Amino acid sequence: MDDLNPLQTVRAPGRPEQGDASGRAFCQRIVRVAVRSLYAELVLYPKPGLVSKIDNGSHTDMTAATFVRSLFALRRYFADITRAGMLDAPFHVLKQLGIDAEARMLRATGGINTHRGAIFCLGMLCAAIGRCRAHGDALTPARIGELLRACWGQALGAHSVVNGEPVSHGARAVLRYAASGAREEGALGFPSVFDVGLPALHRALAAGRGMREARIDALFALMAHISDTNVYHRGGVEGALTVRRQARAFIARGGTAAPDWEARALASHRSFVAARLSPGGAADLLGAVCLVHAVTTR
Ligand SMILES: CC(C)(COP(=O)(O)OP(=O)(O)OC[C@H]1O[C@@H](n2cnc3c(N)ncnc32)[C@H](O)[C@@H]1O)[C@@H](O)C(=O)NCCC(=O)NCCS
Ligand SMILES: Nc1ncnc2c1ncn2[C@@H]1O[C@H](COP(=O)(O)OP(=O)(O)OP(=O)(O)O)[C@@H](O)[C@H]1O
Repeated sequence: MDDLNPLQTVRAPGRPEQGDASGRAFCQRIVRVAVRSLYAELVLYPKPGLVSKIDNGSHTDMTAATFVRSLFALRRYFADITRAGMLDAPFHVLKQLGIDAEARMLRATGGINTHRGAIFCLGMLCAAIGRCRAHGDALTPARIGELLRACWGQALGAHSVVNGEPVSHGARAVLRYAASGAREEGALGFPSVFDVGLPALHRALAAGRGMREARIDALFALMAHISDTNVYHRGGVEGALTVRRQARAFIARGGTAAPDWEARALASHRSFVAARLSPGGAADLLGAVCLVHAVTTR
């Protein structure tokens, strides 16, 4: 038994345990919220270039059904990583849970990458939410962010350096275009979630718009702001400029406050599909925004 692995103190061999009844109920609640958040991202429409229930956007190898299969396979992961956070597990434990979850996702989808970024980003957030609960702190975005940085910030910084791992599309985009991507976002404590996506969602809700509109505004705010390695991988520097320009133009017209917002979002969707662009990193971060919003508003 590895003494450094706190999960083993609550896990009978081959049978994951979630500790006492209230801890178990908490983990199950976070699983529901995480899965619903990713589902909310999936069904949102129109999202430029991205897969939804209406169409597959710029993707030929996956449909909404592929994402739903993947989501079912990730339920145990979200419970395990929340529990690991409650136990203040070191980063290498979280990392192994992430690696196992990626393998389950790939088995569920027949080798298609549906949720790689979400496994990383929502997984780390679930761990921080678990930590927050273990401290007995009120669940607020600020506290979740603080605990994430305090507990795993240093390890996330080290994780931002690709080291002896198989070279992914993201790592290639980082090297070739000096894009920042998911690893740097993680190293900084996911500032795009807390400082960009969530405020955009809150602004739209405070202005009296609905959740659908608020999610669209959050997605465009993220597209305008982040350095998305999916976009660089598919469209290079030109593609990244197109995504940022179109997102900024949408926001400059008032986002979903503009009466013609839906036609504009749809026009972006069509032009992204024509150019095979897909802002998958922004989609992952939107799922994370939905998660943080849901756990901090009930
Ligand atoms: C860091 C991760 C995302 C790998 O990133 P990398 O850039 O090397 O790979 P890849 O291109 O395959 O995936 C990148 C993913 O991030 C998303 N993404 C792209 N740009 C961004 C961005 N700026 N911000 C957030 N997410 C982004 C993409 O949608 C994609 O899903 C992660 O999957 C990982 O480290 N996996 C190994 C297991 C692990 O260590 N997990 C950590 C604890 S959970
Ligand atoms: N609704 C969505 N539609 C498309 N991608 C999404 C969606 N939600 C999240 N994503 C993210 O986008 C990534 C998929 O990107 P993509 O298929 O372009 O990457 P890839 O598998 O690395 O490369 P490629 O398919 O170009 O060989 C997923 O890892 C996922 O994290």
